[in-house]
Amino acid sequence: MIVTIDGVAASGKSSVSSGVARALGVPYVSSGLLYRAATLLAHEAGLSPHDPALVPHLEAQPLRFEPLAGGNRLWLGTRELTADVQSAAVDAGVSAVAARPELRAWVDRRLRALTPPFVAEGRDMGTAVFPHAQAKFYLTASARVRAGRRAAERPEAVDEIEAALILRDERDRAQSVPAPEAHVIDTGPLSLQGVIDTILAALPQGAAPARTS
Ligand SMILES: Nc1ncnc2c1ncn2[C@@H]1O[C@H](COP(=O)(O)OP(=O)(O)O)[C@@H](O)[C@H]1O
Ligand SMILES: Nc1ccn([C@@H]2O[C@H](COP(=O)(O)OP(=O)(O)O)[C@@H](O)[C@H]2O)c(=O)n1
Repeated sequence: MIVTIDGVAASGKSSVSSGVARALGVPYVSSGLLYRAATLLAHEAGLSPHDPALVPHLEAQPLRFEPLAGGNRLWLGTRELTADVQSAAVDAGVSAVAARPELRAWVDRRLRALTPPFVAEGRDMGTAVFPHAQAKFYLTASARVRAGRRAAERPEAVDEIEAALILRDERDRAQSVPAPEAHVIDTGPLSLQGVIDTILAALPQGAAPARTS
C-alpha cells in the first residue's frame, strides 16, 4: 500500500508522514529531501540547475537515502547531508532545481524504485509519482501559521520566513496541485497528533492498526 501526503511548504508533511508511518509500521519517504540534496550538490559543484551535466553529476555521487519511519536521513558517502539541506539558502535555490524536468525524472526514478508499503510526502506524490496510491492527502495552512511553525526550527525572523514561504509556494505551484481524490486537510486548527489521527481514521479499512484507545 502507498499513502501519499502532499502539501505546501512547512504544512507539516514530514512530521505528519512520520507519525502516520510509525502508526502503520512502515517507512516514509520525503521526496523534498532529494530535491534539496540536488540543490546543495549542484551548488557545491558550481553547476546551475540548467546545466546538462547536473543529473550525470548526481548519478555519479554516492548518495544514499534512508527512509526511516522516525525521519529520513541522507548520506553522501559517510557525510550526512540531512541537516545541511534544511537551510534558507537551499530553500532559496530548490524551486529552480525542481522546475527542471530532468531533475524531476531523477527524483521520480529513485522514488519508484522503492518497494511498498510506505508513506510518500512531497508536492506531487499523489498526482505525478504515485497516481495509483490507495490513499491521498493534501495538507494546507495559512502562510502565517506555517511561518510560525518553521520559525521554531530556523534562525530567521518569522516575517522573513513567511515571505520566503509565499515566494516558494508560488515557484512550486506547477507541481503542487492536489489530486482530485485527495483528502485536503487544513492543519491550522489541528495539533500535529490531530492531523495524524485524522489521516489514520481516513485510511482504507484494515490499513491502520486496530485502535487500542
Ligand atoms: N498541526 C501542527 N501543529 C503544530 N505544529 C506542527 C503541525 N504540523 C507540523 N508542525 C510542526 O511544524 C514544523 C514544520 O513541519 P514539517 O513536518 O517540517 O513540515 P513540511 O515537511 O511540510 O515542511 C515542525 O516543527 C513540525 O513539528
Ligand atoms: N514532490 C516534491 C517535493 C519537493 N519539491 C521541491 O523541493 C522543495 C523542498 O521540498 P520540501 O518538502 O523539503 O520543502 P518543505 O515543504 O519541507 O519546506 C520544494 O519547495 C519544491 O521546490 C518538489 O518540487 N516536488
